[in-house]
Amino acid sequence: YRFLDKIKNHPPSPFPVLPIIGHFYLFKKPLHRTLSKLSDRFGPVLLLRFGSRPVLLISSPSAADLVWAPYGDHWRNLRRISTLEILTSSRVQMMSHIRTDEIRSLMRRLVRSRNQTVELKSLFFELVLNVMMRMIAGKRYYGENVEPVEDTKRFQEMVRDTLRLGGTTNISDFLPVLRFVSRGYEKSLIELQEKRDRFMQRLIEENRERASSESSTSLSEENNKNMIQVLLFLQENEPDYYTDEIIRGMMLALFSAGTDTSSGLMEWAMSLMLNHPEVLKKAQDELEYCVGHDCLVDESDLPKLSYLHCIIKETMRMYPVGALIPHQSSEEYTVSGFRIPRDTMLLVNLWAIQNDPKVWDGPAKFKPKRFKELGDGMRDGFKLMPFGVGRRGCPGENLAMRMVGLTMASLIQCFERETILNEKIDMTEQLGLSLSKAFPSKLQYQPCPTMLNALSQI
Ligand code: HEM
Repeated sequence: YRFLDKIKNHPPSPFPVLPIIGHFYLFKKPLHRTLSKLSDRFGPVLLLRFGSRPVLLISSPSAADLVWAPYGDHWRNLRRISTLEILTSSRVQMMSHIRTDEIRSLMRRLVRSRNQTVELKSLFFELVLNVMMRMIAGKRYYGENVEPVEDTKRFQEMVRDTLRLGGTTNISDFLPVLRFVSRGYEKSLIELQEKRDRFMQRLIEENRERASSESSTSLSEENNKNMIQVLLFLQENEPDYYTDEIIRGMMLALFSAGTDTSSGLMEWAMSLMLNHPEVLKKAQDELEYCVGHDCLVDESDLPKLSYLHCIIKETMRMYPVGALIPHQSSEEYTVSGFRIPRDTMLLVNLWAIQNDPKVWDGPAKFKPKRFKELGDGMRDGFKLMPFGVGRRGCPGENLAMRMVGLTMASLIQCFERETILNEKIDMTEQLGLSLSKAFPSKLQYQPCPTMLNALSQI
C-alpha cells in the first residue's frame, strides 16, 4: 500500500489483495465495511492493485474531489442524452401523472390486502419498475390490470435473471487469474444481455410502428411521448448519433440505474421509521399539518414536507444504496499534485465517508433532525453525496427524490403499520457491492380510519 502523499509521481505498487478477499469471504462483512476497515488501518486514500489494475480507494471527504477525474467516451453520449433530453426537470415534471397513478395503484393494493403480510422490497421494486417502464416505453408489467401475456412473462423473467446474476459476487473481478472459475457466470451474463437487447429492440420497433401509424399531431405533443418516442423523434434528424444501439443503451441505463436504487432507499427508510416510532410520529404530524385528512398528498406538497426530506437524507447517509462509487480515469491525471495513472479504478467509499465519526456526530444514530440543524450546505464539503457529485453525479436525482418522497408520504399519510409480531426490523446489510437489506422487511398495513374517505375515492 501507499498513502496518497507517497504516490506522488510514483506508479502504484502491488498490494496484497488477499487480505481484502479473505476478510470479505471469511468474516462475511459487506465490501464497503471491509474496505473501510482497511482505510482506518492504512489511511483514507490508498492506491492498491487488483491483479494488473490500479485501484484508488478514497474514504475521506477531503479527497473526494478526485471523483472529478476525466471519464471515457463510451459513457459520454448516454450521459449527454440523459441530462439534456430524457431526465430534464420539465420532462420529469410532465410525467408526474405516471408516478401518481402507480402510487395510487399500490395504495389500492394495500387497502385490498389489509391484514395480510406484505414484503416491502417486492412492493417497492414493482412500483418503481412500473413507473420506469411507463416512462421509458409506456407499458407496465406488474400489479392491477396486467395480463399474463408472453411479453409480461418475458419481462418478469428478465428482471428475475438480472437480480439473480447482478447479486452474485464474481471472484475474478478481484483476482483475474481465477477467470476460469467464472466462465459459466460470464456466459450467463452474455445470454442475459442478448435477451435484454432483443426485448428492448422489440419495444423500439413497436414504438416506431406506432409513430408511423399515429397522426403526427398526437405525437408532436410532448406530454404524450414516452422516452423511446422522444429518442426516435431525435433519430429522425440525427440518425448517426441517435442509433438504435444508443437508444437500447439509454433504456438499459435508466432501467438498471433507477430501479434497485430507488426501491432500496424506500425499503431502508421505511424500515428505519418502523424501528423509530418517534420519527414516524413526527412525520405523520407533519403530513397532518401540511396536507390534512381530506385529500391525498400530492407531488406539489413535497416542498412543504421538510421533516420527511430530512428522513430521506438521513437514510441515504446511513445506507447509501451505491455504497462504493466506481470511476475510471481514461487518461493519466494529476489532481492536487498527485499523479493518478491511466485506467485507475477510483473507488469512493461513500459509506465510510458518510458514517465517519470524525465527520459526523454519532453516525450510527438515526437522527433526521441533524439535517434541520445543518441545512443544505452539507454537500459543499463532500460529506454527504448519495447521488455522487459533479459531472458524473446521478442525472436521476430529481426523479428519484420525487418518486421516493411521494411514495413515503402517501404510505405515512394513509396507513398504520405493524411489523410482524411487533418485532424490530432486522437492519443487517447484505454481502455484495450495492448496499441492500439482507432480510426483507415484512409487515401488515391497515388504512388509517381518518383517511378511509379519501382512499375510497382512488
Ligand atoms: C435513490 C435513488 C438513486 C440513488 C441513490 C442514485 C445514486 C447514484 C449514484 C451514487 C451514481 C454514481 C454517481 C457517480 O458516478 O459519481 C448514479 C449514477 C447514475 N444514476 Fe442514479 N441514483 C438513484 C436513482 C436514479 C434514477 C431514478 C435514475 C434514472 C431514471 C438514475 C440514473 C442514473 C444514471 C444514468 C447514472 C450514471 C451517470 C454517469 O455515470 O454519468 N439514478 N446514481
